[in-house]
Amino acid sequence: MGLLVDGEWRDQWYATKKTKGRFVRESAQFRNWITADGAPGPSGEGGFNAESGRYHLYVSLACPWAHRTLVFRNLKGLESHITVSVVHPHMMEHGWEYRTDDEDFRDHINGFRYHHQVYTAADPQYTGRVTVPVLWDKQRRTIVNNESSEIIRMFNSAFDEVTGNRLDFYPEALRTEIDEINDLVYPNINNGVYRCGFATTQEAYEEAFDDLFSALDRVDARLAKHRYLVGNRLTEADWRLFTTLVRFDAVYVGHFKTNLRRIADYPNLAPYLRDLYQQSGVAETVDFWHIKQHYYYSHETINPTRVVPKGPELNLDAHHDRTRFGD
Ligand SMILES: N[C@@H](CCC(=O)N[C@@H](CS)C(=O)NCC(=O)O)C(=O)O
Repeated sequence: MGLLVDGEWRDQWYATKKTKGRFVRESAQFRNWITADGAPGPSGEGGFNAESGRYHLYVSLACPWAHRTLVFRNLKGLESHITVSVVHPHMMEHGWEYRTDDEDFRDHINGFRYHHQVYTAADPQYTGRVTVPVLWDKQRRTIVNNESSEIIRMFNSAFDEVTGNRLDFYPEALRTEIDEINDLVYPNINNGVYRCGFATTQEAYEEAFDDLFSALDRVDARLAKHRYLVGNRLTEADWRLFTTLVRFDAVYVGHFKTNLRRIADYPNLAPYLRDLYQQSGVAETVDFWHIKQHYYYSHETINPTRVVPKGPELNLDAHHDRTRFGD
């Protein structure tokens, strides 16, 4: 685990001294947008037209942020238009790695050994964290964007002419409500589990823990009234919550000490998670081997023995009763 400073790799763990033991996530730095006609998006520069075969996703199957982009790639029928390379789940002293001799973990575009080389290829003087997901432009040989919340918005609509898939998970009329839910879910749940796990003081951990479980209680109560977070329509808000929920009982409860309750214990969140998991194209994006290997093996400060637990048993294919709200 480390970061780049002026294009040079430095191996170091997250610094939490200045923030009293609190984990603070750094903002992503590449913020260009792919648009249907190449016009600039809400940030960054233009010229990134939606074209089949032009873009590549670098992901980890363990990472909840990268996972969102894979879910949207499938839901929006982009599998044959956007290629993917997957890092090895063990994130060690060089950060995320590719394996040149293993097809499953190869960088199919640049043949790099380390993910940080993708960043220095885009900006030789890059300073900052080296994260997944990364959306890469094969034509301009640069990073378009490394912020998952923006990549899913691009996937949601920019390629509609290319694919003919017009499913809309961020419809105009529901945006205010979706944004409000994201504002609860992101800091307290998505990032909340990391705030628990990476806290280095008791106080920081307990603060994150209380925020996390009060947000989960609120979301569970909301899901007693309708099938999804925004009424009975699947939206971006559901998919953003999904990638944290699906990792929760397998990893966060133990590894990140988020153990007040499991998702399986919640009356509404448990069947809701199964409902999302069973949507077409979604189960294929979930890989518990990658998920467990990554967290338990890579975070040496949390799990120095690197022993990876065998359980738990998860029955995500089991029946859910969420269709009672209507299809
Ligand atoms: N803002 C980013 C965050 C991505 C992120 O933090 N990814 C983690 C993996 S789950 C990562 O690559 N961490 C490496 C590091 O922080 O050094 C996004 O949502 O796309």
